[in-house]
Amino acid sequence: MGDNGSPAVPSKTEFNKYKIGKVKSTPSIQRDAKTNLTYIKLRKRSSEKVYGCTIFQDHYREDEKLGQGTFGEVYKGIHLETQRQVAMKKIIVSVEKDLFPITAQREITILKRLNHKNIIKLIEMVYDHSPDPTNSASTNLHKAFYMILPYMVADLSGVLHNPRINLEMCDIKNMMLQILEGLNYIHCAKFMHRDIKTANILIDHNGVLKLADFGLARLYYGCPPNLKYPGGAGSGAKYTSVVVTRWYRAPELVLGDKQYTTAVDIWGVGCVFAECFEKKPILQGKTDIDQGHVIFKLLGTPTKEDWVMARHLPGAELTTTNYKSTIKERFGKYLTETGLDFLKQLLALDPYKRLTAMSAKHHPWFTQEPLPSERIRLPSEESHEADIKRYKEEMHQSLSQRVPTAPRGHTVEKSESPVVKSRMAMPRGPKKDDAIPIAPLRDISAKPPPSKLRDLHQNPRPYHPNNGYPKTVVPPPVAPAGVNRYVANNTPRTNRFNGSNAGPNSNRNPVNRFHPETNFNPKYVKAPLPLGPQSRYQGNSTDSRYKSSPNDSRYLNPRYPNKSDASLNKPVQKYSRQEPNTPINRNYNPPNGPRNAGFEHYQDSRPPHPQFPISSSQNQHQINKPVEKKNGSFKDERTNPDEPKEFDNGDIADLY
Ligand SMILES: Nc1ncnc2c1ncn2[C@@H]1O[C@H](COP(=O)(O)OP(=O)(O)OP(=O)(O)O)[C@@H](O)[C@H]1O
Repeated sequence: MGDNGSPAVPSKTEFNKYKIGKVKSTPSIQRDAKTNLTYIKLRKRSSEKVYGCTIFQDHYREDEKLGQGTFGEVYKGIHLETQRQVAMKKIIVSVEKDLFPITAQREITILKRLNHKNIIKLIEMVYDHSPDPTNSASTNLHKAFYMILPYMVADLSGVLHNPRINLEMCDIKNMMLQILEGLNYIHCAKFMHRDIKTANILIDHNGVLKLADFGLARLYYGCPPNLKYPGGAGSGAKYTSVVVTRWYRAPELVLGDKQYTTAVDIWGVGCVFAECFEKKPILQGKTDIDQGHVIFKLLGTPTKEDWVMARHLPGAELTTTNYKSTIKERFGKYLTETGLDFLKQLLALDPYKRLTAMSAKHHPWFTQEPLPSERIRLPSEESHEADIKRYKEEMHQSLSQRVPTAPRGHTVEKSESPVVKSRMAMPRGPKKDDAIPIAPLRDISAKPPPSKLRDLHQNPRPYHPNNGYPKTVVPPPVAPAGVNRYVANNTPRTNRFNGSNAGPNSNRNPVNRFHPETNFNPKYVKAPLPLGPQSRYQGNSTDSRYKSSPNDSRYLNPRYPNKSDASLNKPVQKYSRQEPNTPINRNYNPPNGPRNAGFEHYQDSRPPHPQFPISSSQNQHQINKPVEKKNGSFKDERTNPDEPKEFDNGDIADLY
């Protein structure tokens, strides 16, 4: 307590003692009584030095709101020294206990390790300890961290909902390739994203797509994806199945599989791909069970041959339904046979038959006319998730202004309402791949439910799709004096729109000078993360370390234990990019014969999960393979553990 009885003002360096981005073992999870959010206790640093965490108000100014995050909002902002535009993801820290949200912890740790053109970069972490704006009389400090990210002009959900943007097929191909590039990088770095959806795919002013929101991402065990199996196969590790926003949740998750793989992300990519045509999420289940029904209504109830493992999952009852696939009727009007094949393989019910990010990039759909565009050109208008409500209002307005069609006989009945009642419209003449995809009028109010994991750990939050006013037009009213938390000269915060103290970029100039691609200096570009010898995808690398031997026993999948078929070790067949018109090879995935060979003899309710087999010919200490200890944690089994690891992921592995 202070001298006058008021609470003591924390020192300016209060946060300096905390260590962000490192949790060595599963921390005890606590729940804040006031907000009901889950937190972990921040550990104190051994030294008192500031470590990559500067003070917010010294360096940044907060601007308009871009989106609503689970543990805080996302704002547009300005870096004061350079006047560069940034996005700031706010993380509110529990004031009483100094607790930090786990999802934020995880996102920061993982983003710090990734470096790829199609992955959002974490510029830095800053903290804000200005007086609490909700209680101007108190000396309480408002405690929040900000993740500073490069500012992106749009996210894919905003783009798809924007009635003024119509994506061409060549742009959709370009976007799909970029998404797959980013995802392939994440998967090869041994992470699963676990929240792929349109709102988490950001687009910069150059048309470069970036995967964002790594709050649910995690390290996986086992081999990275290769042309035979999706990543994570064979480790026997179990993860929580309540991940991914429900409408983008893969069928194995819906059926309660805990030993899933990176294929859950590919399912999300399939949903995003199809959403580009219908311009709304394609699988809108109302509950978790209903999600299963919605999936099977589109793709058909899987038979035993379609998906062997489904019968052994907790939600197997769903497979007793009898739905017929409707995917051709629904998406055949937008896509050619090849395009439809691509969609079907992204949305394969059996995760082991689903394309991997790498194999998907080589699907012949990408070599068919129209070829992927060189660069996506979006209108200069910014389109974020937060703008969806504005688009909805615009759409509603334009519908209510539409003159109703005259009834037969060309007379207008007296009782006819000027408001069009039904929004049903026939899709315009469906053309194949060379046409601009036209969706029927869509229900733009559709908004996916939040991820179930977040439902469990966080307060269900209302959806705030915009910041309450059209962003580009009307300046907000000036706030009462004395509420300015951020600007040193005490200008009211909301005066930022009057132009007098706005930076050169605040006039919505789309040029984002903070963007690394536009501000390219090779001196400061980090080398990409090495994939390591365990990343044995069969890409174009000539380095023999990155090629798998056909006899590599690590690719024998213990989930399919009897697979001794020699044909599995034949060379992998690839799509030829030179012959786009060759007929589709339906056996492409799996390329080497029946994937589920030998499963007929399978008796147990679940296949056993032996330790990942390591052939004697392999250099054992190159295998960065965690082995489960008796107490359930994982230890490093390399013969020389002091050797530097490619990815030191042990600290973030076991949160959930
Ligand atoms: N770097 C950025 N540039 C521009 N807009 C951004 C940026 N990062 C996030 N946004 C906007 O904020 C929204 C929410 O961001 P994000 O998904 O990272 O937060 P979240 O807390 O994980 O949200 P959710 O719980 O919905 O997944 C995005 O959909 C996007 O519209």
